[in-house]
Amino acid sequence: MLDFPNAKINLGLLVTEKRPDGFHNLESCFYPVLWCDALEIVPADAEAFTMSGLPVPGNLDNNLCLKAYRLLQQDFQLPPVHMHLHKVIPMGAGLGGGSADAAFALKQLNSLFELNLSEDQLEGYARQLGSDCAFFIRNKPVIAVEKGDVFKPVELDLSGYTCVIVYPGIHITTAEAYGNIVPKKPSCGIEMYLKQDVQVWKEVLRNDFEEALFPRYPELAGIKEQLYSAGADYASMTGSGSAVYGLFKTEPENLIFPGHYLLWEGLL
Ligand SMILES: C[C@@](CO)(OP(=O)(O)O)[C@H](O)COP(=O)(O)OP(=O)(O)OC[C@H]1O[C@@H](n2ccc(N)nc2=O)[C@H](O)[C@@H]1O
Ligand SMILES: Nc1ncnc2c1ncn2[C@@H]1O[C@H](COP(=O)(O)OP(=O)(O)O)[C@@H](O)[C@H]1O
Repeated sequence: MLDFPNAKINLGLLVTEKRPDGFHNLESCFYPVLWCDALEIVPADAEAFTMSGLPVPGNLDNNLCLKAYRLLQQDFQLPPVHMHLHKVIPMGAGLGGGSADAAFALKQLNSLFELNLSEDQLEGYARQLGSDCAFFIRNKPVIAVEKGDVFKPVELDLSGYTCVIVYPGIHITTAEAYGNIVPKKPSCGIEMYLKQDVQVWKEVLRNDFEEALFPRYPELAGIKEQLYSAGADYASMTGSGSAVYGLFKTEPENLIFPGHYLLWEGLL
């Protein structure tokens, strides 16, 4: 079975308070974008995990695809499989690529072995693999709250917008990003800001990680400015970074970035 785990961008990200369990409550709109890995899972005589494309740090045993398989194996007698992951989504970018791979592995194993798990049950397994993993089970725009794994519906249609994502190759771990943030309660829920026209978002829709990280990584602010100068209606860092995206009503021209940056452009 072959599928294509996609990434996500955060439209606004308010870190509102530190929780007793050491995590943080947040409010954010998670929006899928079609920057995709490829994941193939086939039954095999012996368990195997192979990779191609971008290298993933750490040993293969810690890969989130394998963690997803082992999690289901605890409750079901899954036969051995060969998983092959072709990595395209940059890691530590705020794009949720690893979490997407884990969620898609759960969905593929569910259908491959006819486990008949519901989407709610799959979300329950996904929550054990990471805070932004459960989003990729239904993989639709939502308002994420609490740890980022509880969802509220959102009426938001950005179809027709071109999204440009710029990854400058700076790997910011999520723990580092959260370790540098000062939570603050917003004056109103993020839904109120999202209801405004996209052109108004630059005045009202913030990603709290920017205040924490831009002083340490000034080139990120530079990318955001460059996207606005190229005509973006809205630009922001996604998640805990370091990728920065811009939303354009019309396709941007002559966006030039250093050769080692990774870029993605597509319709939402
Ligand atoms: C920041 C966000 C926003 O969408 O996305 P990314 O930037 O990773 O894409 C997510 O909250 C990232 O979720 P995820 O990457 O799954 O984080 P996890 O593996 O669950 O947690 C890694 C570490 O981040 C911190 N963490 C994570 C989530 C959260 N709500 N509060 C936290 O304080 C904790 O220190 C935790 O140990
Ligand atoms: N399949 C995978 N793809 C990417 N990262 C993975 C994967 N499995 C485990 N990881 C680990 O997860 C972290 C990156 O997760 P990812 O979701 O790509 O980051 P972010 O949420 O910041 O975009 C890295 O520490 C990486 O070592």
